[in-house]
Amino acid sequence: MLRRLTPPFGSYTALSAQLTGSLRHTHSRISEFAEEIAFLGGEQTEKTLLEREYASVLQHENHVLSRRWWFGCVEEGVIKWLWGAYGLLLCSIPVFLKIPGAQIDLGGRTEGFVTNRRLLLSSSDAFGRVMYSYKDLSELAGYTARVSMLLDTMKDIRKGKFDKALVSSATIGENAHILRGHGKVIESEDIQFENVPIVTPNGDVLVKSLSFQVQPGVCPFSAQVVLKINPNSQQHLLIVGPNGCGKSSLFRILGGLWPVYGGVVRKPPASQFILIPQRPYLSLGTLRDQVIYPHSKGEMEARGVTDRDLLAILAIVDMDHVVEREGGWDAVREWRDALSGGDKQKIAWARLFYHNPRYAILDEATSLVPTDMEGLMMEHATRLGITLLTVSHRPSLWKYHALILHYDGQGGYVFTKLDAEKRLALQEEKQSLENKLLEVPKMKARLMELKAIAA
Ligand SMILES: Nc1ncnc2c1ncn2[C@@H]1O[C@H](COP(=O)(O)OP(=O)(O)OP(=O)(O)O)[C@@H](O)[C@H]1O
Repeated sequence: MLRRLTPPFGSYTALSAQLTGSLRHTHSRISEFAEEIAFLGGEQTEKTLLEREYASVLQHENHVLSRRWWFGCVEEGVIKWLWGAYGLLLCSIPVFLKIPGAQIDLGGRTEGFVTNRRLLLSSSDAFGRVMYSYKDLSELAGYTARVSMLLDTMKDIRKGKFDKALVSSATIGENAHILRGHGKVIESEDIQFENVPIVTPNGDVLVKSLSFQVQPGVCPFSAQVVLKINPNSQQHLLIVGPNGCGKSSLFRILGGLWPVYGGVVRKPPASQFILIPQRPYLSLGTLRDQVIYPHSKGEMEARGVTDRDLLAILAIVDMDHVVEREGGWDAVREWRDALSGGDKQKIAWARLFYHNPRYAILDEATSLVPTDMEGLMMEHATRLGITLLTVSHRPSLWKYHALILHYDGQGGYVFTKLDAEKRLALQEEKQSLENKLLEVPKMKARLMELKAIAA
């Protein structure tokens, strides 16, 4: 009977594992791409996705628990109460029926035995429960302490309090002074940094005081025309410097991800920026969702954009064929596996053209696309009037920029106009001198050989 009444707990467990696995997967994607999501303003979209996954887990677990409860009742009834009642019936036989030859005090002794046994069992059960609940309570206290710490941190962030645990360079006098400071963030059309230190979350000061300014572009002409007429009319900024000097950190401050420890930052709201990182973020969802992220289909339609318009945008980056290849706009895949590195970058550029923001932050955003495609994308962005802030090691990108912010990697920097042709000529000369210098040891060795032969 019990076997017949037992719900399929095996398949429940399998489904439970599948649903929690999917929830964890969504969660880990968010942790992995937290920065990109924050930059794109995708919090709401990700929250909806996460809540959907969480709701399915919750619904399933509630269903399993309710089945478990009913099953528990039946199980308890069959195993405990049925046999208990049977035992009672057996015990009652000598009380209600006279057994021939039985001694009179046997009933009294049996009664005492049964009562004491029950009392002992009940008290040991009760003590056991107290012990278990202590263990459960201390486990719960561990979880609540973590949640409370998270809530406290969120409160501190809202208040603008960024206290750091003591770390390496934070102990140095001047750095400690910077870390105690608070900068100002003012909303503005331009991007302007006035004596702003760049500080990592570890408290390391990458640049003590950074100042530069970029104005938004207004460009109704084609990129070449603008560049010919006045290279500075479109103030694209190129940011260069050695690895780890703080190029991307500048964007984190711009996106409001890192606090401002000093000076004044003037910048438009985060909605005016789009970030294209080297590894663009592709969300869970349809192919359409990848291009319009973080918008939903409804928001896209409310903007008056159709799938045909999206196809035209994909054609700019030479990706229109992907719609047919993947089975239409509503195809759902794990897009980070379905698309190649270069394709992902092109989709991120298509996203930029769809949103058409005032500024775009390109962090090695063309590293995996061919140079001719890179040129097409830069020119189209310029035509749309998007001002670009580019981090790139590719000299082929220099010609699209009017300004340069050059970090020296020692905490210093130079912010100046960029003369791409002159810079390219200097670069070539430097390269040829370096090549010649590489030859020197070989030439010296050969000279020694020749001298030895002549002697
Ligand atoms: N979330 C973080 N927490 C602590 N330190 C960080 C964090 N992100 C970056 N850093 C540190 O900040 C420094 C600058 O990082 P950033 O990403 O700005 O370098 P970058 O100049 O863009 O380098 P690359 O050219 O290699 O991309 C690095 O030393 C890095 O370790």
